[in-house]
This record gives sequence, C-alpha cells and structure tokens, in this order.
Amino acid sequence: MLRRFVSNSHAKKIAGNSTLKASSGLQTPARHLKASSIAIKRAYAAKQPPKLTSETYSYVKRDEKYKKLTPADIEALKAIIGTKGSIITDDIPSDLDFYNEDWMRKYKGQSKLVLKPTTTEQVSEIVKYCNQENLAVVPQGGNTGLVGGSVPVFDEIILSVANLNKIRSFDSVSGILKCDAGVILETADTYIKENGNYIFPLDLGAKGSCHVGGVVATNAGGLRLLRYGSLHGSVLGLEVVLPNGEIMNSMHSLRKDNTGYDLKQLFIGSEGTIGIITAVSILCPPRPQAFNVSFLGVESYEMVQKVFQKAKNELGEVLSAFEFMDNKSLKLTKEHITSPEPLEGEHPFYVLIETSGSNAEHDSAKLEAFLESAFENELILDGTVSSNESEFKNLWSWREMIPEASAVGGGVYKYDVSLPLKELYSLVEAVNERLEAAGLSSDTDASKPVISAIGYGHVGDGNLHLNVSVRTYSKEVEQCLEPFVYEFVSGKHGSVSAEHGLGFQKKNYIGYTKSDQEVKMIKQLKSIYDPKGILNPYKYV
Ligand SMILES: O=C(O)CC[C@@H](O)C(=O)O
Ligand SMILES: [Zn+2]
Repeated sequence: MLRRFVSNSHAKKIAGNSTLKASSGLQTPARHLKASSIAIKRAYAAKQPPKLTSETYSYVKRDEKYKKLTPADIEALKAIIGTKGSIITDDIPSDLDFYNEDWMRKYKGQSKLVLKPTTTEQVSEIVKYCNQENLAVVPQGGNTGLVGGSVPVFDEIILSVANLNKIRSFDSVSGILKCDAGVILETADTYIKENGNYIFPLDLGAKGSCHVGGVVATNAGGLRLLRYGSLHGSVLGLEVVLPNGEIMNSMHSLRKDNTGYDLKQLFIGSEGTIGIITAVSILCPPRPQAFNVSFLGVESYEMVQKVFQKAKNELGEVLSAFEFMDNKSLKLTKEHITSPEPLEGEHPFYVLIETSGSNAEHDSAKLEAFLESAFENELILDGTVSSNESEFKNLWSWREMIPEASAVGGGVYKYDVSLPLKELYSLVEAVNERLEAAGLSSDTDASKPVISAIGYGHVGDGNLHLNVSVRTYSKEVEQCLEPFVYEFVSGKHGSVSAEHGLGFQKKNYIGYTKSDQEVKMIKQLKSIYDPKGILNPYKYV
C-alpha cells in the first residue's frame, strides 16, 4: 500500500481520515528498473493509427534536385554494406513501415530503402556515394522522436544506425563510456551499472528503444536534467560522418580541453542535418543508491513554484526530478491506465518529486522533513510517498504515461516549450481560452474536435509539455494553435523547442527563438558542410 504522507497536525484536515500517519523509512530500490517497463509501452506496437500524413505534407514539395533511387544505386549501396549489415527494400513494402513512420504515426515518408551498416567506415562510404549521386539521406536512431525529425518526408534513403551497437569501452575509474551510436540507452545504462555502479546522465520514457546517438543528435532532456544537466555538458566526444563522407574523429575523454572551437557541440542537437553521429564518449556520474518518489496534490500553479523553491532549498543535492501535471493530465491518464490512483480526491495540480542519493536513511529523513514542513506551511494539500519498488513505478507511471494518454482520444498536437518559470502555465490557460472562444473544445461534447489542452512536464527545468488532445486533426484547430503558441513563447523569450527538437513539425519556427543572425549562421554552416543538402532535408535547415 502507498504510504500516505500527512503531518500529524494536518491528518484530520486531509481527506478527513484521522488514521493517517506520517511515514518513515521510505527508501526504495533503484528506479532504472521502472524505466524499462515504461519503455516497453513506448514500443512500436503501441502506436496510434496514422491521421495527419496527407495534410501535413501538403505544403512541401519534393525537391527535384535529389535523384530518384535507381536499381544501380541499390546494387552499389548493397556492395558497400556487404553481408554483415542489412538492407531493406520495398520487396515487402510493409517491412519499411517501421522506418518510414514516426512513433506517433503522425509523420510518414515513402522511402524505398533502409540501410543498416555495421561500421563507421560503411556509413562513410554510403554517405560519400549518396553525396556524389545527389541522393538524400535521413539518419535514424531508435525512431522515438516526437517532431518528425527522424523519418523521411519523401523518398529519402533511411540510414539506420541500429547495427552500430557495440560498447567500445568503459573506464570504471573516470566513468567515461565510449559506445556506438546505435546502443540502446537502457543497454548502456545497465552496462555501466554492472561495471562500476554508474548511471547514464539522462533518463527518459523511451529508454528501452531510443539510441545513445539519437539522444545526442536531438539533445534529449528527459527526466533528470535537473540533476545531471544537459548533454552539452556530459558528452566529451563524438565520432561523426560528415555530409561528404569524411569522418570527424573527436572521441575525446577530456573534461577540460580549451584548444579552440568545441566542434562536437555543433552536432549535439543538430538532428542529423550536418553529420551522422556514429559514436559517443560520455561522462557518467556515480549511480545513486537510494531512490524515493513522492506524489503531491497542490492548489495552484503558484504553489507548484513555491514547492519547487522549497524543494531546492531543503532537499538540495538529493533532489533529482521535479515534475508537475495539471488536473486534466491526471484525468486523461486515469482513463488510460489501470494503476492505483496516487491520491484520493482531485487537486488542481500535482507534483512528483524524486530524490536520489547515497544514504537511504539520510535521504528519507530529508524528504520526510521537507514534506512535513510543506504541509505545515500549507503548500501542499495531500501526498503519498512510495515505500517499495512497485509503488515507486506506479507513481512514476502517472507522470510517464501522460504523453500516451493524451493521444488515445484520436490524436494530439504536441508543443514542447521552455518558458520563464513564472509564466510556464499561462500558455496552457491561454490555449484553453482560445480553443473555447473558438468553440472548438469540449471534454464531453463529441462533436467538438478538441478534447482539451493539458499541461505537464519538467517544471524544474522550465520545460512545459502542452498537449492538445483531439478527437480528430483539423486545419481549423491547427490554425487556432499555430502560430499562436510560437508567438506566445517568443513574446516571453522562451524556446519553441525545449527538448524534442524542431524536426519537420517546427521546420518553419526556428526564428521564433533564434535571432536572425543566429539563423543566418546556422544556414551558413549547413551550406559549408552540406552544400548539396543531402542530409535530413525538408527539416529545420
Ligand atoms: O509527448 C510529450 O509531449 C512529452 C514526452 C516527453 O518529453 C516527456 O516528458 O514525457
Ligand atoms: Zn519531456
């Protein structure tokens, strides 16, 4: 049973249950075990049916500068890959579906060729050939992205790094892992856990399917950025195949290196537009020994911020995640999952706090003291703390299943933005008002296209996920949302992509965050390194 955490003085007030007691001894087993089960739910089989394809692509045209694939090209590429790698053609067209469609089945290309090389040299040869022949290429990792960045738009060749899947080395003294781009994130995490008790400095719901190279190429943020910072800080080196086929070997192990431009940074978050990451060198921190999670009911977004401030001050170094969700997010999730509900009754907002550290007793005592004090100061209305592994997983699942839950009504428009903390939730309010004013939204009236706009996310990182859950995709809804959302974010000096990237979805919106000069320099870099534009075309650059 979940332990209800209520301070003695508030026990009567909360849920009218005078038998509730403050809990103690809350340490739980490591959370990585949880991540794997969630990741399975994110596998391809769980995808939603395709809905948007034709509408989305109506405003882009295939660029005829790219050659159409010929049988001679296929033969030449087969010769490069040899017998060890694999190649998928349209002999059985459905074999290509997994690679042509994104995880949400929202974006779908029509590639007729998937190449899965086994070495960096093969990647290099393939890219060299494609460059010479003007064949467009989409690099692909685990294909778990949410902005249509890793799938073709038209007939681009898909270059999957799935067969580049070796751990190259792990130094258990320094914590530096070197691995191929196609290693699954969870595999890397398990490996470094078993070989020195380290943790990968990034965790996300798609851990069981996404690749290390893919998370670096998209600069994924995930659930513990608050603790470990962004990949721009953890990645020490990269191996990259450039658009002309040359290999940039920058697989350094140095934490300090001040010899001019830090070129690897260019590729972190580049989304495969300027090079294909084939290997990563990354610094991994020691794995915490004790994990706790608590799930709290909160009265307002203002209170969410106060709880965050208090958590930073009082939990300090053991605070490893601070997530929030609104009431509508929890309601949608409730319809989608069968796990026991975390709290009795409803609250306007919910907060999930994870602590992780090296001393179970100390960490639990810290969390307890924090929660006691938060209740006493009336910052939180109700709360639970996990007391074993299954409760720990259950509480996290109420947060991690929101993205899926928001799509089951038919579809979802996803916005992933950074905003100043104070203004984070005002976007959700503004969008709901706008949809209601336009008569487009109702959570009960099935004739309306929109069910509701929900807000949740990594509030500790200033990152809001605004998901507009719809019964059906429509131009009217899209026009009500865009460019409004991007203008709103820009007006508050936020970012139109906090962590998912720009991909195809936001190909036209980079200028809402980056200055004209920045956009100009990005385009210049692209044209220097990829003058023919063969890498990941039709995306943001
Ligand atoms: O699907 C989304 O919008 C968010 C996905 C992911 O970034 C998360 O935080 O759960
Ligand atoms: Zn996220």
